[in-house]
Order: sequence, then structure tokens, then C-alpha cells
Amino acid sequence: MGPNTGAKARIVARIRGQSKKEAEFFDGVSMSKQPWISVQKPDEKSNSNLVGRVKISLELEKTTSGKQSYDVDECYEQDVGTEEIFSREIKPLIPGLFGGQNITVFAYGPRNSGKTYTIQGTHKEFGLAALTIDSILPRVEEEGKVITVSVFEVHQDRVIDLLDSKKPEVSVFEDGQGKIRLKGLSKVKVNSLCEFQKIRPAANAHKASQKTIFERPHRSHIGCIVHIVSPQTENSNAQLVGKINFIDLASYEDSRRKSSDGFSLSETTRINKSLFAVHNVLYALNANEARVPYRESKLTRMLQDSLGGVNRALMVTCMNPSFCPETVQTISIASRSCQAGFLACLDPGKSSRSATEIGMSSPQVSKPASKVGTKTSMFSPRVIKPMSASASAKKQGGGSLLRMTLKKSSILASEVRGRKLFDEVNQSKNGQLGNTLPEVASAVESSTQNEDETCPETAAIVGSLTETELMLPQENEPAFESSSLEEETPAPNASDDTDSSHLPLPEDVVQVENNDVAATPSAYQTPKTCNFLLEDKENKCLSLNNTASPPLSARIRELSNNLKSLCVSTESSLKIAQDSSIRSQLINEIFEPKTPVRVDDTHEIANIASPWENFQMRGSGMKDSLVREYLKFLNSASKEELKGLKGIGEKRATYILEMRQESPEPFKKLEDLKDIGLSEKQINGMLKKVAGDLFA
Ligand SMILES: Nc1ncnc2c1ncn2[C@@H]1O[C@H](COP(=O)(O)OP(=O)(O)OP(=O)(O)O)[C@@H](O)[C@H]1O
Repeated sequence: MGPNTGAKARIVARIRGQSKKEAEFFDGVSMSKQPWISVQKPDEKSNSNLVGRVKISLELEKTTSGKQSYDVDECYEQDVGTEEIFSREIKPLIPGLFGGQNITVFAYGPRNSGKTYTIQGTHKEFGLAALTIDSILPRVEEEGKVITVSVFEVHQDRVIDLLDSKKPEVSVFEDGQGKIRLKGLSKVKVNSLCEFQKIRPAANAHKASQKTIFERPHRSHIGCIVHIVSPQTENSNAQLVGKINFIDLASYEDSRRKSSDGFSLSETTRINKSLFAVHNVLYALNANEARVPYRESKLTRMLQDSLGGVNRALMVTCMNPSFCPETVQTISIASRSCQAGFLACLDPGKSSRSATEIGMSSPQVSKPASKVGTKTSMFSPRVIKPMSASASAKKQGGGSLLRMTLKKSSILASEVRGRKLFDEVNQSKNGQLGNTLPEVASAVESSTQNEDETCPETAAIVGSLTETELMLPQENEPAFESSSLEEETPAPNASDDTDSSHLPLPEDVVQVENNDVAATPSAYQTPKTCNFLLEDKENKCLSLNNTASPPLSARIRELSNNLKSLCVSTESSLKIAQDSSIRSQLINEIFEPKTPVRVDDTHEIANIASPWENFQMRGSGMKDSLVREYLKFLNSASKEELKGLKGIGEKRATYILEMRQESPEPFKKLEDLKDIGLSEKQINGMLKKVAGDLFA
């Protein structure tokens, strides 16, 4: 993949070819001579770490911001065709693909910047996906392997199978072995480039009818996975050899500007948030960070087994040839991930700690760039900041990212190191300090779990996925393209962000509060002040101080302690309480099941004599019991019994049984029901039905 910087993700730019109108406007003047973008290639003879580094300078006079420069691994100018990009960036990786490596190619950029053109191509020029298929087919045939292709869409955290309109939603989950499963994603066998070009999303076939259901087009990420598979033989199951993902990312849009297409602010910020999540992962990989935030978005979660480890990623940042503020923002964000690779290269062997580990948030709003001369240094010293979406940002919606990050003032350790490194280099080079990185919106860390880098897909996955029929060819139809479907019902996982109507179960509470803790530096930095520390899967180091709610295990332990201490303290009360009714009430309060109560809240226990409080306490206990019984049922019921439940049909029941074969107790908390494709609303609905049936 081009010159090696030691980075796991290579960041390149591509300046889109001019349209006829643009060509007329510029009257055939080469873009390199335009005031808007200029590209400075590195000195090939230079014997430094920066070999291969390309500087893109943008003339921002129109915004009175002056000129801004960004470093990327490579920049392909207008006269460079997709085939050359393929030869230089992807072709060198193909042997690895046959050796078990996974590759991911992202096309990223603002609207109309050539993303789809780059990935998918047109009938005149092949895109990177078709060129890859063309290149791997001979070897695939030679080695007796097969190619299967999946096409999907990620919209509002929902993954939709675009090759099968019957079961469009794909479940993304981690199985008992920690492997990412894409349950319900179809695969189509491809024998030739022609077949690949003829694949068209099933969704398209129903476009007309679906338009009546989905009212307006939406922006989404479109992905195509090309798997190389060793076919099933008498002695072995089908085995995944390697796969290459092509992701045509949704356009980046400045959420502060009104969308010309009438997209809501929340939709724009949601998309930008998922784009930031991709960059955060690439940044973390390039910076060799201990924690890679795969869980920040559905897309990165899906691609977890293709990013990191021995796998390679390529980000093609598409740029508009004519002035576009979003182009400035996208290239600055992309350059940041690229810088991380150089940091790691300059500081080998050191892996920076993640924001979560050091307990700091990552403010990510940059300021307009200050004017810099293009000749200052090969390095433009910048503030390098991993971005992440916070739990609170999730709750508030992406629109609050900007506001929130403006408020945050803590500094990331890796950022400090990054700045220091750059400063050192710059000072040693020419003693100059440069500008700061332009605007990047983000927030604090959300995930509470350290995530391993790689999770290779297994034959089991290949075997479990259905192969659908090849879609009928349609003339002049691209191999895959963005569906114009709009979802009818609220996205199940999207509701994670906004829907607060779910049952306030202890697990939920813990989850939310843990996230808050992740955003609270003190929880990590001052363990000595903690009452005590707990460790569990979801929460590696959680302090039980007053700002955080403990996990369930701790609550139970604490409850038990409370009960013991209450027994002691109320023994004396019982002696005092001569009246038998008070006595029995006290006994009830102590020994009846109820929600956990903190030690320092004991004064509340003395006040729970109100019938309403009593009722609520007991109701909460009953609700917990109901949930426990429900999960127990799911973990043990027969298929027929499962099918008797609301929301569980033949497929889900079969799937539950499959899950139980892998793990005896797949459902430990209500959230686990999302693994079978249920949304929070659906889960709540199911429970309400169960509760209602008790009184029927
Ligand atoms: N390198 C190129 N050379 C010539 N034409 C190009 C090039 N890249 C893109 N185009 C043309 O520019 C237009 C926009 O390209 P494309 O649809 O790929 O952009 P996009 O970023 O995917 O747009 P969006 O995501 O906003 O729909 C198309 O007409 C496409 O054919």
C-alpha cells in the first residue's frame, strides 16, 4: 500500500476530476495552478521518516482564514485515474488478502466529491471494487476458491442487507468467542467481473413500491464486502480466507449549516458522528493506542475484524476541485488520522494510552486555521486529538457535540505527546511553531470496554449466512448504489441515543452511569479517593464514589451489607417498637425484596412508611424478578415456547436456540435481546405484554 509509514491505516486524498461546467469555468487551467488547492509532493531523495508525505495546501482567502496545509500519505490529482490509485494502493495488498489479511477501503468526503465514483465507478471507468474483483479472480480460480459479495447499508445505526429485501436488517453482535457476527447478511457468489457489475441491491428492485413507504431519501454508508472463501469440502467447512470491504461513506456536512436537502440537524450530526467514529478508529490504530474505539459506531463495530492487527485500511479522502468548506474540514480530519501514523513512526514501540485509560475527555472543536506559510516545515505542528462520542453526547444527540466539546477543557495525553513531538521536530528543523488543527467536532469517550484489535471471521460465519440469488441484471445499473429508501419505523438502535422510555432496570442504570464515569477524569485519576474499586467486564476500573453508580454485583454486595447492618440497627428499633403493626412493618421493610439502597441513604429507609413508596419499592422488586424470570425462560424454553412470545417468530426462535448452543446462557440482561435484532422499544413491548398477560 504505497510508501510504508508503519501505519495500519493509510490516508490518501483524491481531487475529483472536473465536471464539464467546472472545466468551462476554470477554462482548462490545471487545478495545481488554481488558488484553491495546491499539492506539494515530498522530496523523494530525502532520507527521513517523512518520505511519502504529501502536503495539501488550501487557499482559504474566501473565508479570510488564509492558507492551510494538511499532510496526507498521498494525493491523487485530477489527472490520475482510479486504475492508478488501485495499482498503487490496493494491488500491493492483494497477496495479503489471500494470506488471511482483511482490507478496508473507505471513500470519505463532502457531497459530490467523487466517493461513489472512486469505489463503485461508472460504466466508463471501473471503481476500486470492480478493479479488485478483476485482479483477484484469476488467482481465486487458480486456487479453487470462490468469491462471495455482500452489500449493506448503515443508516442511523441500523444495518440493512441490500441484497435481500425479505430480511433487510442485519444483527451485528459479538459471539461467545468474541467474534463479530453479521447475522442475516446475504452473500452472492460471483464468478466473473461481469457478474459483479450486475449485482444490484434488491432494494432497488422494489424502489418504486418502497418509495411509498419511505418518504424521503436518506444519507447512509454503503458497504460492499468481497469475501474470498475456500469452499466446503467433504472434510472441511467453508473457510474465509480474507475479505476486502469497500465503504462508500455518507457525505460529511457541516452541521452548522442548513442542509440544502432538508436533512435535519440531528441526522447530519448523527452521520458526522459516525464519520468521526471511523476516524477515531483509524487514528487509534495509527497511533498504536491501547484502546481502539470500535464501539463508537455500528459501522466500526461491524468492521472490527477488518481493522487493526495485521489488517490494513485505506481512507481515500475525496476533495472537490472547486471551493467547498466541507472539503477543508474533511481533509483536516483525515490528516489528523494520518499524523497519528507519523507520531507512532517517530516514537516507535510506545503505545499511547487511550483517553479512557487516562480518564480524560477529548475536546475536539478546532478553531479556524491561522495563516501559515507553506514553507514553514514539512511538519505542520497541530493539535492532534482523537475524537470520540460520549455517552452523554449519545443521549443528547450529535447536535450537542460541538457545544459540549467547547465546554470540555481537559487535554488528552496523546495529544500532549503529539504536540510535543511535533514541536520538537519543528524546533529542531527550523525553530518554528505552527498553526493549530482546524475544526473537528467530537466528545468524550463512550465505551467502557477495552477492545482487542482483531476478531477474524470464521467459517462458521460463512456457513451461517445465506447465499441469495444473483439479482437480475439491469442495463446501466451500477454494481451497487445508495438506496433511496427511508425507514418506516424508528431505528431500533438509534433509539439507544434518544429513547429514554425504557425500563429503568439496574443494568441500564449501571450502563448509563458507567458511561458517565468514563467521561469523568476523577474516577480514573484519583482511585485513592474511591470508596472501593470494582472490576468487571463492562467496567475495568470503576470507582464507587458518589458520582458513579456501581455495577449490579456491587449493588447486591452492598445491599447484603446494608441488610446486615439494618438487622443490627433495627433489632434495637424492634425492641422499641412495642406496637405489633409497626413491628411487622419494619420486618417487611427489611426482608421484602426491594431495589438496592446505598449505605449512606439509610435515612430514607426510615421514611419509607408512605404506602406509595412501599408500593413503588415492591413494584420495582417485582419488575426485577419478572425480568429475571423472562431471561431464564429465554435461556431454557423450547422453540415452540419461544415462538409463543410476542416478537419471536420462527427465525428468532431458531436463532436463540443456535445462540444457546454456543453459550448456555446467552441472555444475561435485557440488553442482550438486541443481539437477536430487537430494539429497546420492542424489548419493552415484549415485557409489557408478559406483565399484562399475568393479569389477563
Ligand atoms: N475522478 C473523477 N473524474 C471525473 N468525474 C468524476 C470524478 N469523480 C467524480 N466524478 C463525477 O462527479 C460527480 C459526483 O461524483 P460522485 O457521485 O461519485 O460523488 P459522491 O461524493 O459520491 O456524491 P454524494 O455522496 O454526495 O452523492 C459524478 O457525476 C461523477 O461522475
